[in-house]
Amino acid sequence: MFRATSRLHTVCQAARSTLALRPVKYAPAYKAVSLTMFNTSRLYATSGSTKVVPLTAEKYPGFNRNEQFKKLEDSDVDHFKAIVGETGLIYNNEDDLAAFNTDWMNKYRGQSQLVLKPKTTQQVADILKYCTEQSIAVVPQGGNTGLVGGSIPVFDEVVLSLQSMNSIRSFDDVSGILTADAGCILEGLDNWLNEKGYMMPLDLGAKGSCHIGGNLATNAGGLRLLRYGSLHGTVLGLEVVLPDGSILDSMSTLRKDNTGYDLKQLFIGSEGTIGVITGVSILTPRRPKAVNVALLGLNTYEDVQKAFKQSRSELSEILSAFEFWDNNALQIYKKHSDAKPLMENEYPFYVLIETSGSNKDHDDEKLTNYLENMMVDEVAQDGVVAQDETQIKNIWGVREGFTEALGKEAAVYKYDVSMPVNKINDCLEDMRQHLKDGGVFGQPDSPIIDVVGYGHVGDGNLHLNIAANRVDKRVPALIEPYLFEWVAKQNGSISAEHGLGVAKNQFLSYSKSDGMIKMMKTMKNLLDPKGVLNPYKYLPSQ
Ligand SMILES: O=C(O)CC[C@@H](O)C(=O)O
Ligand SMILES: [Zn+2]
Repeated sequence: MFRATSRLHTVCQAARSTLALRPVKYAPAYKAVSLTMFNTSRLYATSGSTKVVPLTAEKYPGFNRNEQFKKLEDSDVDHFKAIVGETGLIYNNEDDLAAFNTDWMNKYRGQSQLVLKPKTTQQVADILKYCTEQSIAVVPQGGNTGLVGGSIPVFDEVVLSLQSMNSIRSFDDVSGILTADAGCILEGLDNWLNEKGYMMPLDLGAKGSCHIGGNLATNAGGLRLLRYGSLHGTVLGLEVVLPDGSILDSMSTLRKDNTGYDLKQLFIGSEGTIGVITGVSILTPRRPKAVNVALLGLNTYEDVQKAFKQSRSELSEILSAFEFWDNNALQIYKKHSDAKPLMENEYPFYVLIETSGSNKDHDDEKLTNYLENMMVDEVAQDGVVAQDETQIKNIWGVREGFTEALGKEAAVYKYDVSMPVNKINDCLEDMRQHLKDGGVFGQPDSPIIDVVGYGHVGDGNLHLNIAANRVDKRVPALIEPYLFEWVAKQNGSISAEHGLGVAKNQFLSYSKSDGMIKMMKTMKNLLDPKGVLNPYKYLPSQ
């Protein structure tokens, strides 16, 4: 039962007049929904922009082509043709190569002349064996939805696209264990599992384009890590082709297996630098029968933390996502979207709370009590609950829409950091002040439009984005390494879930000790002595 207060009543009346969404005051009318509706607008495949993207090798300092790598000759192309067939490659065709040479945010551009699209693991093995023998550099590529330039060539590396390896291999509907090719699109897998009452254990805005292999190579986190954990926990086995062409088959379907080193873990998050993932065995959870999504407006970051703490205690096992954004992020989103506002008034912070469970009445009661407590205790100033799938989609649409909205600004500096939850807003505030002090923010003619924050607050993961109305060299110089130093002081990570690619590799020492970096380099040299796999990335060059 809601304890109605006049303030709550007013808030809810106001909300009711502008929204189809149900304000939090009213008695539950939830519907059991299927997660398939989380297929929001899938805009990650292309930005649709026609602007010419500068070459990564020219835009960012410090790149020199490694002259140990062979320049492609016709005989090499003929060799690859014999492996993948005439239709399994794209060669010397700028138009067709463009999508493989550029990222969807138009930030990175490579100069590859050859894309290979193998159909089998053996073809991948034959390609890598030849590349290592001939010292031909290779960039493995999945759905190309990354944000750090990890899947884009820097110079003339051959692109090894996994897009033609896209079959489901097996599914056990008792254990929920799925085995699939690396080139399967995440959303395709999720839809397929939906028919069987299961779901993928990860979800991200890019799911309509990203490949499961790319998710594994980058150890993608996404929107429900809070509930289902990281890929390091849900992956049971991998099939990986090593640079020498050998196939490391650990496609286990066992939940328990303590025989030897857990080698598959090395490849999860290795960004294609020590092997190419071609197959996966993954534990999938049952698809929840009841899903609810609520949005709260809050006055302070303290309140965000209170709402989170309380959600863990009151919603506990049914809590499946706890996301946040600040009003600054909302303003950029509004600028580029004609979606109707979700709340009549604006607040400094918002949190999206999702519950997923098997008993609708039970979940409704828990969520209702929680939301009522948030309002009555004045932790939240306003709140709405989605009443149907469209409204769930609309709320998630805002959360998932920030990346694309920011991409429409003239320039955006993207950071993906993790730290103790209580430091997240300090990080944003400090960065704003630092940029004001540096003279690039806060004045009418400043290049910076705003510093915005959103992300997986429940995981301590902040997406700090700095939008600018023009390119100004002072801006990145003020952000880096300042932000990395700030994060390191909190014992945080300079890359929580997006990876290192070419964007963060030189800053690795802010998150890893010398000893760890040395060990990583040793592993790299052991598995890829010629350094042909995804060069110029991931590890610092000196
Ligand atoms: O745009 C970003 O910085 C984050 C993208 C993605 O990780 C998200 O959580 O929406
Ligand atoms: Zn994220």
